[in-house]
Amino acid sequence: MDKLLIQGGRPLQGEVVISGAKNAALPILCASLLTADPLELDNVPALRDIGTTLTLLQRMGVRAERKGETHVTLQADQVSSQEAPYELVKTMRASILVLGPLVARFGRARVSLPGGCAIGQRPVDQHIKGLAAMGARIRIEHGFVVAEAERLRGASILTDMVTVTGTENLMMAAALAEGRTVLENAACEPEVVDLAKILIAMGAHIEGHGTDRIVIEGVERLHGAAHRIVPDRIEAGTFLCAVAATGGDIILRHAAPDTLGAVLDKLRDAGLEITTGPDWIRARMDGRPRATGFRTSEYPGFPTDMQAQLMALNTLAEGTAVITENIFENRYMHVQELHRMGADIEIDGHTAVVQGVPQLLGATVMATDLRASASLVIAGLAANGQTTVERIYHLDRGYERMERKLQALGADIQRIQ
Ligand SMILES: CC(=O)N[C@H]1[C@@H](OP(=O)(O)OP(=O)(O)OC[C@H]2O[C@@H](n3ccc(=O)[nH]c3=O)[C@H](O)[C@@H]2O)O[C@H](CO)[C@@H](O)[C@@H]1O
Ligand SMILES: C=C(OP(=O)(O)O)C(=O)O
Repeated sequence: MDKLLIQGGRPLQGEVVISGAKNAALPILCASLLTADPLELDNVPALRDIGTTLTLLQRMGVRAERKGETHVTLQADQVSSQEAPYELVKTMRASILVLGPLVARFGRARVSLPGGCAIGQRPVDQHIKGLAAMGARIRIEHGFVVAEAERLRGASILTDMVTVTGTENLMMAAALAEGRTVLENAACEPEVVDLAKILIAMGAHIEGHGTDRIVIEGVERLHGAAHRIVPDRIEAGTFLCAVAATGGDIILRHAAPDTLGAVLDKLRDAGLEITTGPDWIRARMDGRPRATGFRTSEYPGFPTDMQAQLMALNTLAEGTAVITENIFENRYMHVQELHRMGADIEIDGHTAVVQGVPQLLGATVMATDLRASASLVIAGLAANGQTTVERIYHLDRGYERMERKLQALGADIQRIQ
């Protein structure tokens, strides 16, 4: 199993190119199931989750080809199976995103139930409830969701909570349903908007994406399209937390600052000097960060996928930060590892109280999930001495060549096999 070895204490300097967003690319790859025509995708990040999704689609008969570093072509004109097996779904929950497209286009889907994971239970009841409202007959059988329908019908769907992949699954299904679907309490995340954009380019009739009410007029068929994936706001935010922790001066290229409002606000509060252009962000940090409390919430609020990284920064800050995690019930797995590096954090239910310390000390720590891993890398970059981050396969799910990007910024970080 790969590990990262980090010698902390070096300020970050230079430029880094931000990759396409994992959480936009995953639903968009699954959208290829909605048409027999080719999809041409650019800015697809080279990540383990992308590889898993391509394998899943290929097993169903989708022709998927990577051309060059970031270009992927997909064509679902010879789909022979509508099944997503447990062995793939268990490594990547986003596999549930094939459910809506499969039942909408082929009238049938058999997708393994994802089960719980390190950050919480993460049920998919709202995906199921929405598809049932659209007329799908759904049963749970031997650990699989089995959905069938001659043709889905448009429906008015109010989800019990805001769900990102739930909104995406139902939007894709509704694109091919008969009649109008209204999704109330829909997710407004930039990745939902990016999916809506490619669906519209494929011939779908969608309005209201980016708001909590999305209206979809179903069409009989969709056609091919070309699309460039939106930049990864979480990768960008992670590099910004890293420079805020180590000090230095970096420029992020191919970034989307307009998707990062809440994160940039909090980092400015922490003392990071930030300037932005249409597709770049410059960040300079001098001295110790200030403690910055926050509460995670749905977009445009502060993203749960940045909670661990901003917590890592707060461990080094001057003062006390109160952090509340509102989206996932168990997303504090990084806390016990940060303790091993000398952090002072107390957890009470959904709230973490972080008392900043002047210095962290390098240690051997274990990554437990994707963003927890990123927080340990940030802590390691700023710590005194050597940090070893174990089990970085979690990190590879969502960060493209993170250690190489950090090396280019002057960090002393190496992957050990
Ligand atoms: C691939 C992808 O895009 N992943 C993102 C997506 O995950 P994902 O789409 O899985 O997260 P959701 O937005 O669905 O989850 C939000 C909350 O709703 C709950 N819930 C969700 C659906 C459902 O049917 N029932 C239910 O109870 C979840 O357990 C969670 O507590 O949004 C999360 C919240 O921004 C991010 O952390 C993930 O990075
Ligand atoms: C939780 C995340 O991803 P996923 O939904 O794919 O597990 C994440 O990107 O932080």
